[in-house]
Amino acid sequence: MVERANKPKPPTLAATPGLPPQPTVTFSDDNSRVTAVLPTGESVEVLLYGATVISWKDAAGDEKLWVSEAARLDGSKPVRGGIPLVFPVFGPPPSQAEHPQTAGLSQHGFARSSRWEFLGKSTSESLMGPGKGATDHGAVKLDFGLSSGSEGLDPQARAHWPFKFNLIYSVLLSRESLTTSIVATNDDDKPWDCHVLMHTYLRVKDINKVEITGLDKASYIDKVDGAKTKTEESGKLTITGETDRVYSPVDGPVCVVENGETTYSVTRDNLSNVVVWNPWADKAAGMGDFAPKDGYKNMLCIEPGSVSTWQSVEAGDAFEGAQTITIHQ
Ligand SMILES: O=P(O)(O)OC[C@H]1O[C@@H](O)[C@H](O)[C@@H](O)[C@@H]1O
Repeated sequence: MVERANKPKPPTLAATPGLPPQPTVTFSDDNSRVTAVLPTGESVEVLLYGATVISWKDAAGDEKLWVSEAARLDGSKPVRGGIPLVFPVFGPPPSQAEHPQTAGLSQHGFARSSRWEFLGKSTSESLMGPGKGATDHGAVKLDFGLSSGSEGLDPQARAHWPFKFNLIYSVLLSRESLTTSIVATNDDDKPWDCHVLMHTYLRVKDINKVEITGLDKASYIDKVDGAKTKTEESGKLTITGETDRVYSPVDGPVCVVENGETTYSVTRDNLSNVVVWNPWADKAAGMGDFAPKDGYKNMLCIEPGSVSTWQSVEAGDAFEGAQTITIHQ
Protein backbone atom coordinates (compact mmCIF):
# COMPACT_ATOMS: atom_id res chain seq x y z
CA MET A 1 0.00 0.00 0.00
CA VAL A 2 1.32 3.42 -0.91
CA GLU A 3 1.35 6.11 1.76
CA ARG A 4 -0.41 9.25 0.69
CA ALA A 5 1.97 12.17 0.91
CA ASN A 6 -0.54 14.55 2.50
CA LYS A 7 -2.42 12.10 4.66
CA PRO A 8 -4.39 14.16 7.23
CA LYS A 9 -3.23 13.64 10.81
CA PRO A 10 -5.86 12.76 13.46
CA PRO A 11 -6.45 15.70 15.78
CA THR A 12 -4.89 15.45 19.22
CA LEU A 13 -6.38 17.03 22.33
CA ALA A 14 -3.21 18.94 23.09
CA ALA A 15 -3.28 20.50 19.67
CA THR A 16 -6.94 21.47 19.81
CA PRO A 17 -6.97 25.23 19.80
CA GLY A 18 -9.11 27.05 22.34
CA LEU A 19 -9.76 24.12 24.68
CA PRO A 20 -8.69 25.27 28.16
CA PRO A 21 -7.30 22.70 30.60
CA GLN A 22 -10.13 20.90 32.37
CA PRO A 23 -10.59 19.79 35.99
CA THR A 24 -9.89 16.11 36.61
CA VAL A 25 -12.25 13.85 38.54
CA THR A 26 -11.00 10.50 39.79
CA PHE A 27 -12.23 7.67 41.98
CA SER A 28 -10.13 5.97 44.63
CA ASP A 29 -9.23 2.33 43.86
CA ASP A 30 -11.79 1.05 46.34
CA ASN A 31 -14.50 3.37 44.95
CA SER A 32 -15.00 4.89 48.38
CA ARG A 33 -14.21 8.48 47.44
CA VAL A 34 -14.08 10.90 44.55
CA THR A 35 -11.51 13.64 44.09
CA ALA A 36 -11.71 16.69 41.84
CA VAL A 37 -8.69 18.84 40.99
CA LEU A 38 -8.76 22.15 39.11
CA PRO A 39 -6.05 22.81 36.51
CA THR A 40 -4.70 25.45 38.92
CA GLY A 41 -4.27 22.88 41.71
CA GLU A 42 -7.23 23.41 44.06
CA SER A 43 -8.86 20.15 45.09
CA VAL A 44 -11.76 18.60 46.94
CA GLU A 45 -12.25 15.03 48.11
CA VAL A 46 -15.63 13.53 48.95
CA LEU A 47 -16.27 10.25 50.71
CA LEU A 48 -19.36 8.51 49.35
CA TYR A 49 -20.15 7.52 52.93
CA GLY A 50 -22.22 10.50 54.04
CA ALA A 51 -21.21 12.41 50.88
CA THR A 52 -18.78 13.86 53.41
CA VAL A 53 -16.29 16.39 52.07
CA ILE A 54 -13.08 15.20 53.76
CA SER A 55 -10.54 17.52 52.13
CA TRP A 56 -10.50 20.93 50.49
CA LYS A 57 -7.15 22.36 49.48
CA ASP A 58 -6.13 25.62 47.87
CA ALA A 59 -3.71 25.85 44.93
CA ALA A 60 -0.73 25.75 47.30
CA GLY A 61 -1.99 22.47 48.77
CA ASP A 62 -3.01 24.00 52.12
CA GLU A 63 -5.87 22.11 53.75
CA LYS A 64 -8.89 24.23 54.68
CA LEU A 65 -10.90 21.65 56.60
CA TRP A 66 -10.09 19.94 59.87
CA VAL A 67 -10.41 16.15 59.97
CA SER A 68 -9.58 14.23 63.13
CA GLU A 69 -6.61 11.88 62.86
CA ALA A 70 -8.86 9.28 64.52
CA ALA A 71 -11.83 9.86 62.17
CA ARG A 72 -13.33 6.64 60.82
CA LEU A 73 -13.39 6.77 57.04
CA ASP A 74 -14.53 3.17 56.55
CA GLY A 75 -18.27 3.76 56.89
CA SER A 76 -18.47 2.46 60.45
CA LYS A 77 -19.18 5.87 62.00
CA PRO A 78 -19.94 9.41 60.80
CA VAL A 79 -16.73 11.27 60.01
CA ARG A 80 -15.28 13.46 62.76
CA GLY A 81 -14.33 16.39 60.60
CA GLY A 82 -14.70 17.72 57.06
CA ILE A 83 -18.30 18.53 56.18
CA PRO A 84 -20.76 15.92 57.42
CA LEU A 85 -24.30 16.57 56.23
CA VAL A 86 -27.06 16.66 58.83
CA PHE A 87 -30.54 15.50 57.73
CA PRO A 88 -33.41 15.09 58.69
CA VAL A 89 -32.81 15.86 62.38
CA PHE A 90 -30.24 18.10 64.03
CA GLY A 91 -28.81 17.13 67.41
CA PRO A 92 -30.18 14.42 69.65
CA PRO A 93 -33.52 13.26 68.30
CA PRO A 94 -36.56 14.74 70.05
CA SER A 95 -38.81 12.64 72.26
CA GLN A 96 -41.77 10.77 70.82
CA ALA A 97 -44.05 13.40 72.36
CA GLU A 98 -42.08 16.31 70.88
CA HIS A 99 -41.67 15.08 67.32
CA PRO A 100 -42.71 11.49 66.61
CA GLN A 101 -41.48 11.56 62.98
CA THR A 102 -37.81 11.82 63.95
CA ALA A 103 -37.83 10.41 67.49
CA GLY A 104 -36.35 7.05 66.47
CA LEU A 105 -33.36 8.43 64.54
CA SER A 106 -29.83 8.84 65.82
CA GLN A 107 -28.06 12.14 66.49
CA HIS A 108 -27.86 14.34 63.35
CA GLY A 109 -29.87 11.83 61.28
CA PHE A 110 -28.96 9.34 58.60
CA ALA A 111 -27.57 11.40 55.70
CA ARG A 112 -24.08 11.36 57.22
CA SER A 113 -24.23 7.61 57.84
CA SER A 114 -25.56 6.43 54.46
CA ARG A 115 -23.56 5.60 51.37
CA TRP A 116 -24.45 8.06 48.61
CA GLU A 117 -24.26 7.52 44.90
CA PHE A 118 -22.02 9.66 42.70
CA LEU A 119 -24.33 11.09 40.02
CA GLY A 120 -21.74 12.86 37.89
CA LYS A 121 -19.73 16.00 37.36
CA SER A 122 -20.17 19.27 35.54
CA THR A 123 -17.16 21.34 34.62
CA SER A 124 -16.44 25.00 34.01
CA GLU A 125 -18.00 25.55 30.65
CA SER A 126 -21.31 23.89 31.34
CA LEU A 127 -21.42 25.48 34.80
CA MET A 128 -20.61 29.06 34.03
CA GLY A 129 -20.94 29.45 30.30
CA PRO A 130 -18.56 31.42 28.14
CA GLY A 131 -17.90 35.07 28.80
CA LYS A 132 -18.68 34.91 32.52
CA GLY A 133 -15.06 34.92 33.64
CA ALA A 134 -15.24 31.67 35.55
CA THR A 135 -14.02 29.66 32.57
CA ASP A 136 -10.66 31.37 32.94
CA HIS A 137 -10.33 30.02 36.42
CA GLY A 138 -12.11 26.69 36.24
CA ALA A 139 -14.77 25.13 38.39
CA VAL A 140 -16.15 21.68 38.90
CA LYS A 141 -19.38 20.44 40.47
CA LEU A 142 -19.84 16.95 41.84
CA ASP A 143 -23.38 15.68 42.39
CA PHE A 144 -24.38 12.98 44.85
CA GLY A 145 -27.74 11.31 45.41
CA LEU A 146 -29.51 9.47 48.21
CA SER A 147 -33.15 8.40 48.17
CA SER A 148 -35.57 6.20 50.06
CA GLY A 149 -34.84 3.53 47.45
CA SER A 150 -31.04 3.71 47.71
CA GLU A 151 -29.12 0.55 48.49
CA GLY A 152 -26.70 2.52 50.65
CA LEU A 153 -29.39 4.04 52.87
CA ASP A 154 -28.63 3.59 56.58
CA PRO A 155 -31.12 0.97 57.88
CA GLN A 156 -32.19 3.40 60.64
CA ALA A 157 -33.86 5.48 57.94
CA ARG A 158 -36.03 2.62 56.67
CA ALA A 159 -36.93 1.58 60.20
CA HIS A 160 -37.63 5.01 61.66
CA TRP A 161 -38.24 7.46 58.83
CA PRO A 162 -40.44 5.56 56.39
CA PHE A 163 -40.99 8.41 53.93
CA LYS A 164 -40.25 8.62 50.24
CA PHE A 165 -37.57 11.22 49.57
CA ASN A 166 -34.81 12.14 47.17
CA LEU A 167 -31.72 14.12 48.14
CA ILE A 168 -29.30 15.71 45.71
CA TYR A 169 -26.16 17.12 47.28
CA SER A 170 -23.78 19.15 45.14
CA VAL A 171 -20.20 20.17 45.87
CA LEU A 172 -18.95 23.01 43.70
CA LEU A 173 -15.23 23.75 43.78
CA SER A 174 -13.93 26.94 42.27
CA ARG A 175 -10.62 28.68 42.75
CA GLU A 176 -11.45 30.70 45.84
CA SER A 177 -14.54 28.98 47.18
CA LEU A 178 -16.45 25.83 47.94
CA THR A 179 -20.24 25.67 47.71
CA THR A 180 -22.27 22.80 49.05
CA SER A 181 -25.98 22.70 48.28
CA ILE A 182 -28.85 20.35 48.91
CA VAL A 183 -32.20 19.76 47.27
CA ALA A 184 -34.42 17.58 49.47
CA THR A 185 -37.52 16.47 47.58
CA ASN A 186 -40.59 14.92 49.12
CA ASP A 187 -41.55 12.00 46.84
CA ASP A 188 -44.22 10.85 49.26
CA ASP A 189 -47.95 11.55 49.17
CA LYS A 190 -47.90 13.22 52.59
CA PRO A 191 -45.77 16.02 54.09
CA TRP A 192 -42.64 15.35 56.16
CA ASP A 193 -40.48 17.57 58.36
CA CYS A 194 -36.75 18.02 58.28
CA HIS A 195 -33.76 19.88 59.58
CA VAL A 196 -30.80 20.42 57.25
CA LEU A 197 -27.29 21.48 58.29
CA MET A 198 -23.80 21.50 56.80
CA HIS A 199 -21.50 20.69 59.69
CA THR A 200 -18.33 22.37 58.39
CA TYR A 201 -15.15 21.88 60.42
CA LEU A 202 -12.95 24.80 59.32
CA ARG A 203 -9.23 24.49 59.96
CA VAL A 204 -7.78 27.43 61.89
CA LYS A 205 -4.19 28.10 62.93
CA ASP A 206 -4.91 28.94 66.56
CA ILE A 207 -8.40 29.17 68.02
CA ASN A 208 -7.09 31.63 70.62
CA LYS A 209 -6.43 34.14 67.86
CA VAL A 210 -9.77 33.71 66.10
CA GLU A 211 -12.63 36.19 66.01
CA ILE A 212 -15.98 35.57 64.34
CA THR A 213 -17.84 38.47 62.80
CA GLY A 214 -21.32 38.68 61.30
CA LEU A 215 -23.20 37.49 64.39
CA ASP A 216 -23.60 40.86 66.08
CA LYS A 217 -27.06 41.31 67.62
CA ALA A 218 -28.15 37.85 66.46
CA SER A 219 -30.24 35.84 68.87
CA TYR A 220 -28.94 32.40 69.76
CA ILE A 221 -29.68 29.33 71.81
CA ASP A 222 -26.79 28.58 74.12
CA LYS A 223 -26.61 24.78 74.32
CA VAL A 224 -23.93 24.88 77.01
CA ASP A 225 -26.04 27.12 79.24
CA GLY A 226 -29.33 25.29 79.59
CA ALA A 227 -30.51 26.13 76.06
CA LYS A 228 -31.19 29.71 77.13
CA THR A 229 -32.04 32.20 74.39
CA LYS A 230 -29.56 35.08 74.34
CA THR A 231 -28.48 37.94 72.09
CA GLU A 232 -24.94 38.17 70.76
CA GLU A 233 -23.47 41.38 72.13
CA SER A 234 -20.03 41.02 70.61
CA GLY A 235 -19.26 42.22 67.12
CA LYS A 236 -16.17 40.00 67.28
CA LEU A 237 -16.94 36.72 69.00
CA THR A 238 -13.95 34.90 70.51
CA ILE A 239 -13.90 31.25 71.58
CA THR A 240 -12.50 30.71 75.06
CA GLY A 241 -14.16 27.47 76.15
CA GLU A 242 -16.70 24.87 75.05
CA THR A 243 -19.05 26.65 72.66
CA ASP A 244 -22.26 25.22 71.20
CA ARG A 245 -24.69 27.84 69.94
CA VAL A 246 -27.48 27.95 67.40
CA TYR A 247 -27.52 31.45 65.96
CA SER A 248 -30.25 33.06 63.89
CA PRO A 249 -28.26 35.83 62.20
CA VAL A 250 -29.52 38.20 59.58
CA ASP A 251 -28.37 37.45 56.05
CA GLY A 252 -24.80 38.36 55.27
CA PRO A 253 -21.48 36.64 55.67
CA VAL A 254 -20.19 35.13 58.87
CA CYS A 255 -16.42 35.63 58.79
CA VAL A 256 -13.51 33.96 60.51
CA VAL A 257 -10.79 36.45 61.32
CA GLU A 258 -7.38 35.19 62.40
CA ASN A 259 -4.73 37.52 63.73
CA GLY A 260 -6.78 40.43 62.42
CA GLU A 261 -7.06 39.04 58.85
CA THR A 262 -10.24 37.55 57.42
CA THR A 263 -9.47 33.97 56.42
CA TYR A 264 -12.93 32.61 55.55
CA SER A 265 -16.32 34.11 54.84
CA VAL A 266 -19.39 31.92 54.87
CA THR A 267 -22.56 32.94 53.06
CA ARG A 268 -25.89 31.14 53.10
CA ASP A 269 -28.75 30.58 50.74
CA ASN A 270 -32.09 29.77 52.41
CA LEU A 271 -30.36 28.54 55.59
CA SER A 272 -31.43 30.77 58.48
CA ASN A 273 -29.20 29.37 61.23
CA VAL A 274 -25.49 29.16 61.90
CA VAL A 275 -24.26 26.78 64.58
CA VAL A 276 -20.93 27.69 66.14
CA TRP A 277 -19.29 24.71 67.84
CA ASN A 278 -15.98 23.99 69.46
CA PRO A 279 -15.79 21.15 72.00
CA TRP A 280 -12.72 22.57 73.80
CA ALA A 281 -10.40 20.41 75.90
CA ASP A 282 -12.67 18.37 78.17
CA LYS A 283 -15.28 17.41 75.58
CA ALA A 284 -12.57 16.62 73.00
CA ALA A 285 -10.87 14.38 75.60
CA GLY A 286 -14.09 12.39 75.92
CA MET A 287 -14.55 11.79 72.17
CA GLY A 288 -12.91 8.55 71.05
CA ASP A 289 -12.60 9.70 67.43
CA PHE A 290 -11.13 13.13 68.23
CA ALA A 291 -7.36 13.33 67.71
CA PRO A 292 -5.03 14.86 68.53
CA LYS A 293 -6.66 15.78 71.80
CA ASP A 294 -5.53 19.39 71.44
CA GLY A 295 -6.95 19.47 67.90
CA TYR A 296 -9.77 21.69 69.15
CA LYS A 297 -7.23 24.53 68.89
CA ASN A 298 -7.09 24.03 65.12
CA MET A 299 -10.78 23.72 64.32
CA LEU A 300 -13.92 25.78 64.39
CA CYS A 301 -17.28 24.50 63.25
CA ILE A 302 -19.34 27.12 61.42
CA GLU A 303 -22.45 25.20 60.42
CA PRO A 304 -25.07 26.84 58.21
CA GLY A 305 -28.41 25.12 58.53
CA SER A 306 -32.12 25.28 58.99
CA VAL A 307 -32.58 23.75 62.42
CA SER A 308 -34.36 26.08 64.83
CA THR A 309 -37.73 25.20 63.33
CA TRP A 310 -38.87 22.23 61.27
CA GLN A 311 -39.10 22.65 57.53
CA SER A 312 -42.34 21.03 56.56
CA VAL A 313 -42.02 19.80 53.00
CA GLU A 314 -45.30 19.10 51.23
CA ALA A 315 -45.76 16.09 48.95
CA GLY A 316 -44.03 16.85 45.64
CA ASP A 317 -42.23 19.91 47.06
CA ALA A 318 -38.55 20.37 47.82
CA PHE A 319 -36.41 22.22 50.33
CA GLU A 320 -33.23 23.80 48.97
CA GLY A 321 -30.33 25.35 50.82
CA ALA A 322 -26.64 26.11 50.29
CA GLN A 323 -23.48 27.48 51.85
CA THR A 324 -20.51 29.08 50.15
CA ILE A 325 -17.18 29.28 51.95
CA THR A 326 -14.75 31.73 50.40
CA ILE A 327 -11.05 31.74 51.19
CA HIS A 328 -9.41 35.11 51.74
CA GLN A 329 -5.62 35.05 51.56
O1 LIG B 1 -20.61 14.25 67.90
P1 LIG B 1 -21.52 14.69 66.78
O2 LIG B 1 -22.79 13.88 66.72
O3 LIG B 1 -20.82 14.71 65.46
O4 LIG B 1 -21.95 16.16 67.10
C1 LIG B 1 -21.00 17.15 67.29
C2 LIG B 1 -21.67 18.47 67.67
O5 LIG B 1 -22.39 18.94 66.55
C3 LIG B 1 -22.92 20.26 66.73
O6 LIG B 1 -23.56 20.65 65.56
C4 LIG B 1 -23.90 20.26 67.86
O7 LIG B 1 -24.42 21.55 68.08
C5 LIG B 1 -23.21 19.74 69.13
O8 LIG B 1 -24.14 19.69 70.20
C6 LIG B 1 -22.59 18.38 68.88
O9 LIG B 1 -21.87 17.98 70.03
